[in-house]
Amino acid sequence: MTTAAIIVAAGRGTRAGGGVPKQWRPLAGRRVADWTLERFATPQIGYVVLVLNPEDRDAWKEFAQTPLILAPGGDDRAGSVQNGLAALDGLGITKVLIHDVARPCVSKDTIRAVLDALDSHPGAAPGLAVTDALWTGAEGLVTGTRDRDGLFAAQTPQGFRYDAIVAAHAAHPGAAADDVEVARAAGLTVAIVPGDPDNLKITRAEDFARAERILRQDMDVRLGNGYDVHRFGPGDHVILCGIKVPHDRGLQGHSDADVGMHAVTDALYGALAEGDIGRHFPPSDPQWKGAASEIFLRHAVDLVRARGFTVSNIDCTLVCEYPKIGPHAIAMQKEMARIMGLEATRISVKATTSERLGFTGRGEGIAALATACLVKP
Ligand SMILES: Nc1ccn([C@@H]2O[C@H](COP(=O)(O)OP(=O)(O)OP(=O)(O)O)[C@@H](O)[C@H]2O)c(=O)n1
Ligand SMILES: C[C@](O)(CO)[C@H](O)COP(=O)(O)O
Repeated sequence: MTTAAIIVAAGRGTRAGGGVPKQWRPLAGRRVADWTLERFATPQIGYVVLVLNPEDRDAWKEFAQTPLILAPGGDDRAGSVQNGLAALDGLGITKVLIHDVARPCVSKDTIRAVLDALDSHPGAAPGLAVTDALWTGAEGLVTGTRDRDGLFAAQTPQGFRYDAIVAAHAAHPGAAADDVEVARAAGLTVAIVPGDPDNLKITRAEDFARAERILRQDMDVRLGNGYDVHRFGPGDHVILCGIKVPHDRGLQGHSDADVGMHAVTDALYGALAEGDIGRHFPPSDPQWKGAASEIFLRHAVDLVRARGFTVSNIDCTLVCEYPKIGPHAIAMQKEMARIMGLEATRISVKATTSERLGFTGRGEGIAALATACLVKP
């Protein structure tokens, strides 16, 4: 049985405003679309189709590098779904889930419930029973009441047997509120599985704050700190945060003595309770003699990802009188961001003197402190 998910992400998010379509706007440290895609990254789902608006050129380029199948958006939601279904043609799909990118808080339990219900029904979708009284209204006045019994608020993912929903869409060329409407018009029965109040659709500007609260309540946030010192010795440059800085002395160490990168690497290991660089790259091992510290940082970042975390941000402070760090700080920030595969805005590199006090003040060496923040949704 091969299961696929289609994430429709070609809308413009006009009701949410904000200048950028809502799926590309930041939410709790990532973009809305990243949260949504992460929810469908499960072994139960063999293929994920991301339906993109042809105008979103950066997204096309970015996601071309991933295992996602990309499909172009249609003029309306139903058109986008049809293009997503077509992209799965010939792959032997039996069950398909169709989900709004604008519902980033969907739980894996909801996804599982829809998939399980498809074992006994051709369609299934989460619905929330309406609990509030219902009115009709006009011009700010209540004009009547409606019976709420048997009414549900429709959510996604809406799941279907693949061949049945392809045929249903082909027979329903016009607009539709959702895929359940399309399926029912074709005579398919659709089971209601319990909806989740947290599975909101970000529709208006104020929905971002609620979605952020929901996502943050389940987040695992870890902090780590790192501290390192290297003494000066003979040389004509130092390597700091991956950048070669001319100086009348060099830093001594078993590796390239990049004290800033070592502090950052130790902060990452610390956040994972994984010891420090020495545990992973023992100084007694000759293969690390003169090694580029990039190797250590990459190892720590890979470990972070393997544990399911992402690096939210890094703050690194170098302590020395000389060399002056300011002219190189941006290059250091960019280099660390490149190595870590992060946006440069998530990395801070700054410096301070120790007012000529202590070993850094006497110019005997450089110290570095770093803090890392990791998050797991
Ligand atoms: N032509 C379209 C229109 C909508 N969608 C997607 O369908 C879902 C419907 O949610 P909605 O809140 O209506 O999204 P938008 O159409 O982006 O919002 P708006 O109506 O405010 O512009 C969203 O995931 C949206 O990206 C789509 O893929 N293709
Ligand atoms: C499919 C849907 O999410 C079900 O609630 C919804 O109908 C799509 O969004 P819209 O706001 O109705 O366009």
